[in-house]
Amino acid sequence: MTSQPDSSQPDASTPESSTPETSPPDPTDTSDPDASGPGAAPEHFERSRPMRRPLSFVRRSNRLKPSYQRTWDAALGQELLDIPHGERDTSVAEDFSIDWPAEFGRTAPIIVEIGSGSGEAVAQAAANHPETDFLAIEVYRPGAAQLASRVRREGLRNVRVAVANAPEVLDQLFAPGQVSEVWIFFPDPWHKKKHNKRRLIDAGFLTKVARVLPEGGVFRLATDWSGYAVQMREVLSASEQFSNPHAGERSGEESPLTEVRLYDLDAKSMGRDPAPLPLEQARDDDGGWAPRFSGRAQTDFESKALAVGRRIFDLTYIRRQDTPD
Ligand SMILES: C[S@@+](CC[C@H](N)C(=O)[O-])C[C@H]1O[C@@H](n2cnc3c(N)ncnc32)[C@H](O)[C@@H]1O
Repeated sequence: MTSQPDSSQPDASTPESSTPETSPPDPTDTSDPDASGPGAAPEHFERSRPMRRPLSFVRRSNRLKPSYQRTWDAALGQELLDIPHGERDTSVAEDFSIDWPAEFGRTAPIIVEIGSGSGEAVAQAAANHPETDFLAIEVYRPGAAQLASRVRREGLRNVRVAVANAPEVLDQLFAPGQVSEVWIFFPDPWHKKKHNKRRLIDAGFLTKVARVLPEGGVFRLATDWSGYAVQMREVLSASEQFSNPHAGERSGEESPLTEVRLYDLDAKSMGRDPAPLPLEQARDDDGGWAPRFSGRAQTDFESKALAVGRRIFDLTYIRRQDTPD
């Protein structure tokens, strides 16, 4: 990974600045999910996959307030998918599947948003695009309940919510090429070096996304964490399954990464003393950042990040045709 001045302080988009009831777990929590001894570690791993990898989330304070519990009970089996779980309450039972045309009552393009939080982006997109079906995947129950509540209130018939671990949902609930777009906006940054391995976007995860997208399918990402943006760009550029329609764009002085490094905006946004780099070291000559996706609603996370001076990185990649072996 390209080294850069980032990564030891919390991100403005973390729940520290959100209301506790609607906040997802805090990846910047000082307690170390990997340091609780050999007996505890397996709870944080996907055991059923061939390669065990750490989970990208730790669920805390997952209780529902009474109004969300009522929404939950009413929506379960309708907007809120009733997914039988396996070994963890976020896994997907191995023999479970969903017939999506039957679920939505029609055959339409499906967009999947992973880590939808309280669902601001997916709800707005679904309202604007009634011709498309949307699946929001979120492990944080209060966030899922908040989205289910909005979906019911607004009468959106084209949204379903899956409370489950996203890699397992992709693997088990979709056939190859069944999803037209996958969106991941502001995934948990896991900024401490020892926690970087929990980041959702890595080479293994990309193959799961690539499998569910057809040729020409779109993978959209956004983050306010420059170190994670660089990691996303690196793994996606290295993948033979994706191409970047914005390759080379927003480079040099137009790159948000140059700006972040030049003024050490990550540190500034966290109230730390900045350690700016000289232009020749700060300059991001690769670029490849996408323009802001016009269909991406500005969530509370993004607003808070912008308010403290962070830069937003959008990335858009296209699923390539599979090359014959
Ligand atoms: C920083 S929040 C961003 C929420 C939302 N996208 C937004 O912009 O407001 C990241 C979300 O991803 C969820 N998440 C993390 N790992 C996940 C996984 N493996 N499967 C489903 N959701 C996950 C977290 O619970 C959290 O709500």
